[in-house]
Amino acid sequence: MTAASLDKDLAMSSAVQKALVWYRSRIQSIRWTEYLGKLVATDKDGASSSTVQNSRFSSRTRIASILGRPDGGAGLAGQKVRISGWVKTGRGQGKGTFAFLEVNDGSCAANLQVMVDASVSDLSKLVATGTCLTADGCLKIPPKGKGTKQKIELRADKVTDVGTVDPATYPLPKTNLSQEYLRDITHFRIRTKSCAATVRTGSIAAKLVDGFFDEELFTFVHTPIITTCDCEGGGETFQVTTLIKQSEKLERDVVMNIEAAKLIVEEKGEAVAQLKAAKASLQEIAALVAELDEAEEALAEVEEIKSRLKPGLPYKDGKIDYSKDFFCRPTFLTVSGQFQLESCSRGIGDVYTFGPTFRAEKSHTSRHLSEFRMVEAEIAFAGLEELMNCAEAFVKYICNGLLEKGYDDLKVLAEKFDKDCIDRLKVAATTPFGRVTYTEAIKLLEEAVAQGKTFEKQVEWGIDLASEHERYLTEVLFQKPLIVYNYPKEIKPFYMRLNDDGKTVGAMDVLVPKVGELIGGSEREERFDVLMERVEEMGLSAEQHEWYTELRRQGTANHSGFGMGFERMLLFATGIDNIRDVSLFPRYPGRADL
Ligand SMILES: NC(=O)C[C@H](N)C(=O)O
Repeated sequence: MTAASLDKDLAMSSAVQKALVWYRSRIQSIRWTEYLGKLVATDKDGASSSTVQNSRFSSRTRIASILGRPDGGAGLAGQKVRISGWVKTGRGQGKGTFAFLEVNDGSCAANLQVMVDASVSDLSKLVATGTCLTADGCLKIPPKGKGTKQKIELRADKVTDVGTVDPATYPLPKTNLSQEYLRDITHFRIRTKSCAATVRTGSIAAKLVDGFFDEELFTFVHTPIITTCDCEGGGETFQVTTLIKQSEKLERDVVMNIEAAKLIVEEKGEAVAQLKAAKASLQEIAALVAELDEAEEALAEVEEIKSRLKPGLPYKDGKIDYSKDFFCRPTFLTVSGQFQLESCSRGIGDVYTFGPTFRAEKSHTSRHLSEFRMVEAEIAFAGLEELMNCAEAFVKYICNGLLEKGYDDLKVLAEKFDKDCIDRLKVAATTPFGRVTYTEAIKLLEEAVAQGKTFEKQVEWGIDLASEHERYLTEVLFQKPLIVYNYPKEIKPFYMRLNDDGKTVGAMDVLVPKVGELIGGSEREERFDVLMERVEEMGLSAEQHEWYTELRRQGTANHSGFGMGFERMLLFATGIDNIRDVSLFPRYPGRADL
């Protein structure tokens, strides 16, 4: 059995076929001007307008609306504009009589060339890389010369709002900087061309997520960030508690009280001594001594409280007393919004969420973050087949959308990180994904081993596929995205629907080249008795899962859902090697900058 023959044998479902035809026709009909959306004005004939488009909420013109036009901005020659941005490179010319500045404002990857005459501004303050400025002037077609690439440039007649840099300490000199170096300056790295392209790509992808579910009529739900359940059951949760702060505060208060009481005792003691030295009346002295006694008693009292105070967390019956905690119970940062979505799905049908997710896994790999964004969908009245169709259509939609709307940035990223990333996106956008059962996948891997391929983790039925297995399947055997389904129940969570074989569950993972697992999902167990058996089998607390299992007793329904790590999608799209570089402010063990 080969991957290719398997693939051919797997008849594509009509839903995916339909989605493919639709997406292909869509991609053909999209024009460049649509890619730029509202940035570029188009006249009735579809030609670019010769009027510059100002940003609606500031007086500047975005550079993308000049350079992003089909004519590269040439049709705007003669127009007056104001641009604002940061100098990428600046060079004085004509013995210091004028300067060329390559200015970028982040609206697109390309820079606008700005020519500034020495009579307009002090050029020495403008040419350093990183300088911020606003330039007013007229757009001109540059004289044709050797190596002139620009279709348009700005001749500045006014330069204002100059934010100078100190070139000696500016952390982003022009040289090619390593990703590791940039990770240490997260507050500046957005100013690099590749980081800006990554963030714009992420922005487009995020809008596409909403676009897909909007078109498919899913309802968006905000699932909570603070939760009481560990959906994935791995215990890799960050705890949310105010107990530590409370106990620290209590200790601080007692210490402050002791200090205050000591001060009063000292003052009273000094006052008594002064009265005695001044030979005051016995009556006066006795009154003050009484006050001193009182102060000493108060001090003894707070000291006694301190001795009784047990520093640290409150305990009851040998366990931490969570009734004293903020929510009166243990709470965590969410690892998944799935359970909440499942409850929603049983009332309003198809739902999705897209938000921050946290895993306190001590993972130092290039594919894990402690805080990431997850897209999760729950499809009502749908089984595994429909779930796979939805996940495939979703990935295709994002890949197509990125190729349509973010091509320029993808080109920047392909050049810098991985020249194959655009081709991989095209394959994912247009080719039906492979589909194999877990059992078939294991057979394929065993065949590979028999032919001499070595893996660190031994291949046998029942193992959790490691990243090396997943990548071999999708990168080498299928050379395109692949869905593996029907996994052994032992390696999957309790909520996945038990198949009739009693051994596997209706789970599926979407694997993509370069990344491995992109999406994980399953058909949910809707049968109360079977679910309870699984809860017991896995040694879980029935009480803790009561609300979840209760949903199966009252109007149960079959439904399926998946979750996609958003940053993993960006890894796939951008070709970047490390997930810490697709998240602008990454959190991982030992690091939470800014
Ligand atoms: N919503 C999902 O199916 C995602 C799943 N709970 C996960 O965290 O992988």
